[in-house]
Amino acid sequence: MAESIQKEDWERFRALGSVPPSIREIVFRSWIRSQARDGVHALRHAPCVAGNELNELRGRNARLRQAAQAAVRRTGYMLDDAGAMLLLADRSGVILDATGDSRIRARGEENHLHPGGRWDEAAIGTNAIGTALHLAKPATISGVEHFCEAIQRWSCAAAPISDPRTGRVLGLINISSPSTDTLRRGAAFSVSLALQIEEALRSIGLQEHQRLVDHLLSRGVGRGDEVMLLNRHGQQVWSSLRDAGPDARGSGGPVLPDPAPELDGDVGQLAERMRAALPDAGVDIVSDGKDPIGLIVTLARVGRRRPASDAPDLAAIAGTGAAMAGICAEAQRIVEAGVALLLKGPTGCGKETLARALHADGPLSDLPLEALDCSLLDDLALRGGAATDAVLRLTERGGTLILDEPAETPAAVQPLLVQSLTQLARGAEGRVQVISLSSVPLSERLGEGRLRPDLYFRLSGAVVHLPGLAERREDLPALVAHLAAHCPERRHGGALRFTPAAMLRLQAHDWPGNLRELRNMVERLSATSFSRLIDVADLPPAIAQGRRAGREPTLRDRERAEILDALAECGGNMTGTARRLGISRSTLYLKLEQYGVPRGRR
Ligand SMILES: Nc1ncnc2c1ncn2[C@@H]1O[C@H](COP(=O)(O)OP(=O)(O)OP(=O)(O)O)[C@@H](O)[C@H]1O
Repeated sequence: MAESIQKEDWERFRALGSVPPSIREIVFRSWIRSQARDGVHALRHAPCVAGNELNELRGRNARLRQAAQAAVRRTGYMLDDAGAMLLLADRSGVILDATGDSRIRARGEENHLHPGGRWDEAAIGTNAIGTALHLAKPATISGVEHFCEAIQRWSCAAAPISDPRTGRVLGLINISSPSTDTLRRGAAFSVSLALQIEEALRSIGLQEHQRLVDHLLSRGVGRGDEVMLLNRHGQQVWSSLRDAGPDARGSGGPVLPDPAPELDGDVGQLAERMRAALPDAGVDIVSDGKDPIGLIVTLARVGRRRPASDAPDLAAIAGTGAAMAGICAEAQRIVEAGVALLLKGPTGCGKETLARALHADGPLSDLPLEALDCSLLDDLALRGGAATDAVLRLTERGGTLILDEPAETPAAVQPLLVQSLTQLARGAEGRVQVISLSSVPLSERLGEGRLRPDLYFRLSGAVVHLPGLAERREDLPALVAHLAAHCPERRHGGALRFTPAAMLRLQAHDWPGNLRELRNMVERLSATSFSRLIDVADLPPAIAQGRRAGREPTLRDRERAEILDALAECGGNMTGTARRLGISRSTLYLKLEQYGVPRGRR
């Protein structure tokens, strides 16, 4: 990589403006830019920033310096006595750090090729630092290619460093030597160092992301909080506002400022911008030790949270598995016939969600839907309280009444509830559909004398059983995909994906909290995962280890975990898994059945 031109070429260009035919395009263009700056060609050295300004610049570029530290230290040691030096510059071309051969560094001092020296093209004409920054591309400038005569003894190779989060150039790495021989290797070397530094920046970003999420979780984020967690660039890490982001603009939600890459991760400035844009919001800086890394924005009174637009509709619920499709169709027929429907199933299995979807999709969808929690019903509630209002509204217009856990209705108010239901059945202007939700068998309560027969018979015109998640393990992939696709963070890095091994673990778990437990887990992973690909190690420990929460693993748990590991390692191949475990294929099938693990491919 010798110089493309000779000293006479430079002199002729300076004196006559004639362009040497062999000059490289990037050098020629840079000369034209440099020529426009009076007197640059005659400078003895680059200008220098004052000591306090250098300190300030180093502070502002702390992340860049931190990311470059390891690479610079290693390389500096290698360059000792190698006739070259390594320089780290910020995006304005000011050298922040220097390392390498001490004799070469001493020679560099003469031209201010040392920390504090300003090497942008405007300051000192064509040179690798300034030209690479101007082009935002790696550049080599050798000998007389430098526009300023006093620095024509140097050969330099520079490669810009970009922020992996925003793509903006943060600074640059440069290798300088008085010899042209070092330049070829220096060019490759500087590019590879810049890549290493970008990798280190990526990992710093990852750690900051994790710390931000940990901070939010330790602060305790209730579902009802309207908070946004932003990283140092103003990019959203997490938001409780399902519609935050571009779609929220102009839809009644808060107007969110755009991410601010131009602030280069300056959290203080970002906070000021947020406060100006959202004067009603609380803006708190989140720090990791002393280093500010992001913001928590608490949106005060931004209006009611819109009902989640991703609440599953009947088709979405039916689409999560063959059994669910049948259940939905049956429940739909019952509702269309106007028969009182009792939805039975364990806690969190989706009874209320299905009841609401049946209303929204049914013949009464234009009429009100009222939901009563029967465990909270008392005399007062049914004689003038909220429950009476609900019954009155339904009496006036008709609609759907959801009764949650009717078995929990206090004995004293059961007659009043029967009365209200009778009044509704007889007196309502329109049709009233009653849907009850129960996680305990109502017939048992009837048998125990804890539920009045007239109430029982009014509610259970037709009974539909909703299975718990443990009974529908084969539906898990579809359910997980549905939940992941509706997490608010999906816009920032895509929906979560699960490795086959992680999915097997999910399918082997018992899910005592059913869909609620699954939803919470997916939302938590979505908020905390940076890579968006979930493997076994990312799952909650009780699920990852294949044991039930809250107790020590038993022999069965360990056997189950071993089978799952073998299945994952063999990619679901049954013959391979059986061989690996040292059992016959039929024994493996039996054990899978026993542990409720769906069969993979043979
Ligand atoms: N089909 C579905 N797809 C995705 N998520 C669902 C589905 N059904 C329910 N969920 C989610 O699971 C959680 C529990 O649902 P829901 O309240 O309907 O269950 P439930 O059986 O009525 O619970 P409980 O008996 O404890 O009141 C909710 O967060 C809901 O969003």
